[in-house]
Amino acid sequence: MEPVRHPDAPAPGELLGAHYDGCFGCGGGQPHGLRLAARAGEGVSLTAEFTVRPAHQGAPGLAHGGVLAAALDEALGSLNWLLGTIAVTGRLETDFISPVPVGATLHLEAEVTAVAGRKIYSTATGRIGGPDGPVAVRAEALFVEVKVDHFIDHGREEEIRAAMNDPVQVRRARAFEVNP
Ligand SMILES: CCCCCCCC/C=C\CCCCCCCC(=O)SCCNC(=O)CCNC(=O)[C@H](O)C(C)(C)COP(=O)(O)OP(=O)(O)OC[C@H]1O[C@@H](n2cnc3c(N)ncnc32)[C@H](O)[C@@H]1OP(=O)(O)O
Repeated sequence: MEPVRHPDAPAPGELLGAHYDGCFGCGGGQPHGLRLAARAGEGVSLTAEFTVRPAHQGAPGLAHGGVLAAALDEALGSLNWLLGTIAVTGRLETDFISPVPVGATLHLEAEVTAVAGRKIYSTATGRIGGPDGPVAVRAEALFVEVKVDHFIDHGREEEIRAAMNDPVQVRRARAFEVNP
């Protein structure tokens, strides 16, 4: 089925913000996190930027592949904001096309291509040298829709308790759970 943009989704151009302050991909509370900043696009798509820092190296002066996969995963995960669902990565297939140096900004684009029941199919690319630069990494993913209980049941108690006691976090979680 064609993906449907949620009627309450942030408007195109709007910054999406972090879904959790402690998130390695988007949270402000992780000193070496990716701090990915995503912006809503048209339809069920978004753009995001991630600048590679020295803490993200694999080989000298180059981004670690797992970090780049995390950036793709986070961009794809942020599509949740546009669908109005909570979904987690079930499958993530990555292509590493060219090395990404420290200091480079990865310009990411992610889009949902199809939805089938709880399964959300999506794709992402990461370009360097500018938003129209060459594609350095790309990914195809399958996300699976879950309820908030997924995190409550599986997360470590300490962090779950803190999240449940944080009104901002509870509001964010609810914002995802407003399926039509
Ligand atoms: C107040 C409380 C505070 C909480 C607030 C939290 C708010 C948070 C908000 C937003 C969070 C967003 C976070 C984004 C972060 C970035 C994204 C990540 O990195 S996520 C982390 C990495 N991923 C995992 O940890 C998943 C681990 N895996 C699982 O938990 C399960 O395997 C899960 C949920 C993915 C599926 O398990 P099942 O038991 O629910 O469902 P089954 O029946 O197995 O799968 C459903 C369908 O999907 C297919 N499927 C599942 N995995 C597949 C795979 N690997 N390949 C192909 N198909 C797969 C199955 O074949 C099935 O398909 P058929 O319906 O039968 O057609």
